[in-house]
Amino acid sequence: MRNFINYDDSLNILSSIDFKGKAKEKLFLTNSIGRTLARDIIANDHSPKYKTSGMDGYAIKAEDQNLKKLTIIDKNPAGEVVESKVTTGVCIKTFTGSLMPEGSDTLIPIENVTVEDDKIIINKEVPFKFAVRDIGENYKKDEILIKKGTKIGFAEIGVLASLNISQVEVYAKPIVSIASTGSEILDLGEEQENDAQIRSSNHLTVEALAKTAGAQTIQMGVVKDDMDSITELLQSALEKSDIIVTTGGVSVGDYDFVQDVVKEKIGAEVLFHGVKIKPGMHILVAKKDNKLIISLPGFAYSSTVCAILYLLPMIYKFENSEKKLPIVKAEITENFPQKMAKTIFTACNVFYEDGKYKIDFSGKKQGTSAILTNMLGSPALLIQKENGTDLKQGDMVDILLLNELN
Ligand SMILES: Nc1nc2c(c(=O)[nH]1)N[C@H]1C(S)=C(S)[C@@H](COP(=O)(O)OP(=O)(O)OC[C@H]3O[C@@H](n4cnc5c(N)ncnc54)[C@H](O)[C@@H]3O)O[C@H]1N2
Ligand code: MOO
Repeated sequence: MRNFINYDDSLNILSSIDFKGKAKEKLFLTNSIGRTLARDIIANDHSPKYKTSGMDGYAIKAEDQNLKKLTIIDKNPAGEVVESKVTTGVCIKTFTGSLMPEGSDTLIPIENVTVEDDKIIINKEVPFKFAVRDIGENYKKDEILIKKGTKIGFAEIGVLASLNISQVEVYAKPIVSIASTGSEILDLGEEQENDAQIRSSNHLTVEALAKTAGAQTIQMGVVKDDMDSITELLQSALEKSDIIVTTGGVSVGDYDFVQDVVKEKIGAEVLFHGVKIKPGMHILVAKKDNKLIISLPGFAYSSTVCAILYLLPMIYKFENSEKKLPIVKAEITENFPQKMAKTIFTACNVFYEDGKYKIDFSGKKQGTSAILTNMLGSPALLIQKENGTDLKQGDMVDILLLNELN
């Protein structure tokens, strides 16, 4: 008899997995968007390195403003280093982004002066250090600017560019191979020969999810339910991938060969087979040579929910990313019973109203775990805990936002 573990225990087992020697790669900065940084980014200098003007005006000594009139001795455009120095009674015309000339401590903006020949008349004084950007205003040398594990977004790209880092070290994406097993299932475009055949959706749904999470995928298609084909499939997938996902063939039927192949033919170490969840109770997770095999049940809704719950966090983990499944609180707008003592994931509609998420079940079909169309629209999964009780209208519940997966 299979030993069904509870959901939290299954997550704990997976959280202890260590994809040893996680691969890293170097990418050109512009190709690194969305990837996870594999090392801390440390400032190699102060920014700005020198005092810099923050406005267009005249570099002066603040104390000279009481002289009311100063002589312009030079012009200091941005991008050039001016030789002249500011001494008592003189000023240098200086622009936004120019270095402050030696001897100056303050920038008086052009709006505050009148120019007469080679002189400025000070109409309105400014305080000491006005419009001068201090050394290290942006950051100081040796400051950790971006932590390892950060997802690279627009701000990270800008900061990396300002440091002249053209190649960034990121964690490699895992290679995820996907196949659906079943003698009744047909791949896209394959000709139907009898009424008992159905179109496979699982291999493509799981691939889409893996890609959404940033994995590289190898689509292995549809495989017949026989020991040899499944053994060959898994052996070949193990050679070229970090994570292998199969769907179908893990329950108790005569043709449920995936479990036999995983356990007996390829000698993988089973981490768990059977979790007290609905859907997906027959999920099998095994390890072989530091590679993970995730065998999901065949039903379309089951395999999709399980791919979200188990595959996505493993992809995040492989990439050393801080990403998490988007689980938030929502108000349930109708009574909803706890149908069984399992962790249950039910498709619902989510909307945002009165400053909070709310859910209902309008238009959602009831039936087996085959109903994938329940995940269309603006969907979420209501999460009911194994030891939970019937939910009442107005209760705050946990939901997983399906359109926020990344
Ligand atoms: N006597 C029992 N029967 C079943 C049990 C059980 O405990 N005792 N568990 C049920 C549950 S729950 C599930 S889930 C399924 C899981 O079965 P398998 O993982 O072995 O999956 P299959 O039997 O291969 O397929 C189930 C169902 O899904 C359809 N299917 C299969 N592959 C695909 C695909 N790629 N795309 C779309 N649909 C697919 C298949 O035609 C079947 O209808 O077992 C229950 N039975
Ligand atoms: O546990 Mo099965 O996956 O309900 O449908």
